Amino acid sequence: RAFARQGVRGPPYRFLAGSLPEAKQLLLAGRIGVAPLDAGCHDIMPILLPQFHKWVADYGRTFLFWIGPIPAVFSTDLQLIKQVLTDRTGLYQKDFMIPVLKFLFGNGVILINGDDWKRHRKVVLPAFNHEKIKSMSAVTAEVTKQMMQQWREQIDQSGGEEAAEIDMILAFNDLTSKINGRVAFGTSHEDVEEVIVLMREMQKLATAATLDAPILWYLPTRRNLHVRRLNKQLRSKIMSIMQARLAAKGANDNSGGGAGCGDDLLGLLLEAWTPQRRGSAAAETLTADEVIDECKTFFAAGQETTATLLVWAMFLLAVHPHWQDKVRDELLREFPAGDTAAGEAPTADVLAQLKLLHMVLLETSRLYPPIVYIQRRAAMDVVLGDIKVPKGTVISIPIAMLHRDKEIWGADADEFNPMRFEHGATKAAKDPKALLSFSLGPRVCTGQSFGIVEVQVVMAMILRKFSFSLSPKYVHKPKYLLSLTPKRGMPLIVKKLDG
Ligand code: HEM
Repeated sequence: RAFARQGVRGPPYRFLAGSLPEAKQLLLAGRIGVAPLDAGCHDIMPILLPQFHKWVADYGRTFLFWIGPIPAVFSTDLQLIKQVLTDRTGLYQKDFMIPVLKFLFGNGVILINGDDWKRHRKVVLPAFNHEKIKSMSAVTAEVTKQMMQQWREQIDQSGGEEAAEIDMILAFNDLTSKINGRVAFGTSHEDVEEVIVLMREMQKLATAATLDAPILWYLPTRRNLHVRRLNKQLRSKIMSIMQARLAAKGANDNSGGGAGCGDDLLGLLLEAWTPQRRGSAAAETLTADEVIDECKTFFAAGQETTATLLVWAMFLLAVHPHWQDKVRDELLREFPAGDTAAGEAPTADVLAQLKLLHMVLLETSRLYPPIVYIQRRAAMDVVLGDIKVPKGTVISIPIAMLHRDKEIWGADADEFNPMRFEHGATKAAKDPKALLSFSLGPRVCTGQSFGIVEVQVVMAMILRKFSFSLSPKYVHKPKYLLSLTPKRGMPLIVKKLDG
């Protein structure tokens, strides 16, 4: 009633269930029996978030709905959303409601708040500096080379067709699992491969849980028990990787302290954990559990998002072959195949010259943002714009809908037009902060630069050697679980360009 008095309307409240039954009904009605879209149509909101699409039409840009008994303010008003995301005083906090997500990320930087978040972020940020990203892109290139070799073999076995149908979802999830797994946990320990498999399994379970009724999140269902078992296994494997790294580097010897644990994320985290540092009460120490959680977070936050960005970028280039040609021409000009070995990695200087590729990536992240939707929770009574919002209210931020606001992005907001990014992300729309794919403000994605470089390296390498077109089997009906995903995979016809 307090919201109604302020003119904020919304779907009716049902005792304890809130708006969830109506949301579910609209979601099903918007998907089942509804024909897939034409692959060239990027106006996907009516089938991706049909409930919000309808409620915006019925109740306006900002409305109230109920996640069970919890009130949620949903808004496509960019000014309100910027107020929430750029707040530095802790008024709007992260609060992930699905318990499985807590197992997936632990108390990693993505979930926590307040002073703990500041402490973790300080330890983690140096893992993304320029030099570290360079070595991560070397790992990216090496793993991409192996994937390209597999593609060649698949094509060679396809009976002289010079082309094969490859599901980009499977290929890129496999690729980024290997890259992010190696970057997060190193390469030297025998358990790393197993940790990657366990993390992927955990991601699948978390994804499945997003479809459950909230009551099931808290019951000892088979899935929830399985998650607990997996988590135990994961923690013990990651712990043994940590111990081995410390032993190998002699981190506990008198001279070395924590230094020399390795130059990667795990090395940095271990430096913040090693017992000598913990004794010193330095502000940037982490507990062993927190180190494990940060490794998990790095993998879980970075793997699927990066794979998803790659999948949709390749989809868009397959659907818009004119752009695929333009990007390839730029690549061959700036990164000539010449006498370089197949699959050689582009340097940072080359990447800086690949302007069209970068524009395509920004446009992909606008139209098909891997994270479609984020939320915050009011830590106290707040005034959002001119709306009084009580403590505990969820603020729903539909990134993908905000990215299609015609008032901000122009009349062609639903169309693929990388040229809008010709003068950079801040000049592409009426508001310089309109692109929210990596969020903004203090809790902006820490892996943004790495994610972008990773995708650029992979695309530069594969587009130079292969062409891509859409398989007739593709069904254009994107859905949103933990990330934005096609209904039945992303089969593309991959053709060798160099015979
Ligand atoms: C390339 C595709 C990526 C996209 C589209 C993406 C998107 C996002 C978004 C939207 C958020 C904000 C989430 C929220 O506020 O609830 C976020 C946060 C985060 N991302 Fe990414 N991300 C990507 C890649 C990565 C990578 C590669 C990593 C790490 C290796 C990473 C690590 C994180 C972390 C740790 C946070 C939490 C930051 C904080 O709360 O302080 N992300 N990301």
